[in-house]
Amino acid sequence: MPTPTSAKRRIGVLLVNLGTPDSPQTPDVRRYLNEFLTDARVIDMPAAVRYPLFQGIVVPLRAPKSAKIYQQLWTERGSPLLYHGLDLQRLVQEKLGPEYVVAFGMRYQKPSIEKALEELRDAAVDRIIVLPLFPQYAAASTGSVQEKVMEIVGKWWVVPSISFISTFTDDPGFIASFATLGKAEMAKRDYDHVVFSYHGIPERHVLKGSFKGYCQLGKCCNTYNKNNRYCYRAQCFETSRLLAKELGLDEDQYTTSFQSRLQSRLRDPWLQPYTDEVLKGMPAKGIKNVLAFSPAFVADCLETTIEVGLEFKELFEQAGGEHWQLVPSLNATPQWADAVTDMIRRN
Ligand SMILES: C=CC1=C(C)c2cc3[nH]c(cc4nc(cc5[nH]c(cc1n2)c(C)c5CCC(=O)O)C(CCC(=O)O)=C4C)c(C)c3C=C
Ligand SMILES: [Fe+2]
Ligand SMILES: [Fe+2]
Repeated sequence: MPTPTSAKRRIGVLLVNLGTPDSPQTPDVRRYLNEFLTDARVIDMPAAVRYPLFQGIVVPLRAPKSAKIYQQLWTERGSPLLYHGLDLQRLVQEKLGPEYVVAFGMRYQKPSIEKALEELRDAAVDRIIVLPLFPQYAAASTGSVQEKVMEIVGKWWVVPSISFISTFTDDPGFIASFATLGKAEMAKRDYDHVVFSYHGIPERHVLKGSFKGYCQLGKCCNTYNKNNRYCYRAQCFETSRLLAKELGLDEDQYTTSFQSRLQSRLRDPWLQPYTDEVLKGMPAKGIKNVLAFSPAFVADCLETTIEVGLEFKELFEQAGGEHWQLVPSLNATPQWADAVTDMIRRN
């Protein structure tokens, strides 16, 4: 008997991460930063200011310095953000089976979202589920991916049915996968304290997305509810609370803080407390051994391996700390691939 048409329908899955340069050489880093830092969702200034300021001044100054840091990060397989993403794509495809077609794209540079979406279109998928690989929704990360995807498919003659998984802040599989990696580190030695360090964003970005003025960068983030579901700061605090619960930590045994602020002459405030300031004060309070998580990232990258793993370690030791340990990211661990598979199946 022929298979009914409905049984042959396949679902497209697009996994997207932020993006990385093609190589750690200055021209490639410059091209990447030019695309990234002229995105109006990242630098929310009028185009007439953004382009001359960033393409003309900020990026030319920053690119050679960033290139040196990327050279420290680069491996034989290239940029970790890229190869962990491709490994995850392969694993999730295996787990989901032939009813699904899984593609991988980057918001900036390669492989492009456009190419990944075309792969799905060529595979004649019935609908597309987009999973931006950012646990906590931010207009500068998830929002930018959503805008790009809609811009691309909006130009197709046949616009596909499409859905987005916009946040997985509190997804049990995501939390459990990070907790497993944390517990493995905690079994190796005793820690005085745990730091959950998230990528920062300007405070203005949170306030601009605030639902009816609910998010005010204060106690509003102590609970996670329908009013602050997409508040980046509230989501970060919720991820920390859930991870702390899984790890058996009391409130005074962990700190949530924010890293990676882009220093600008405008000196606009970013989300606080800043991780570098928090960790410098710890040794004087008797906190000498710290376990650090980077739960805004699901793959190791410049921000985890270099900033948290190396730069913060150095700062902590200079301030009198003894041991600073980064928990590796989820990368393409089987438990995380299972969690992604579950999120897709539930969608
Ligand atoms: C967690 C998601 C991310 C958000 C939100 C985000 C916001 C954001 N980032 C910058 C500026 C930079 N970020 C850089 C690197 C970088 N950022 C993310 C994720 C988020 N950014 C990742 C995964 C990475 C690492 C990429 C890699 O190749 O490993 C950089 C580049 C590095 C450098 O030169 O320091 C910049 C610049 C802003 C301004 C911003 C929100 C407004
Ligand atoms: Fe960033
Ligand atoms: Fe909030």
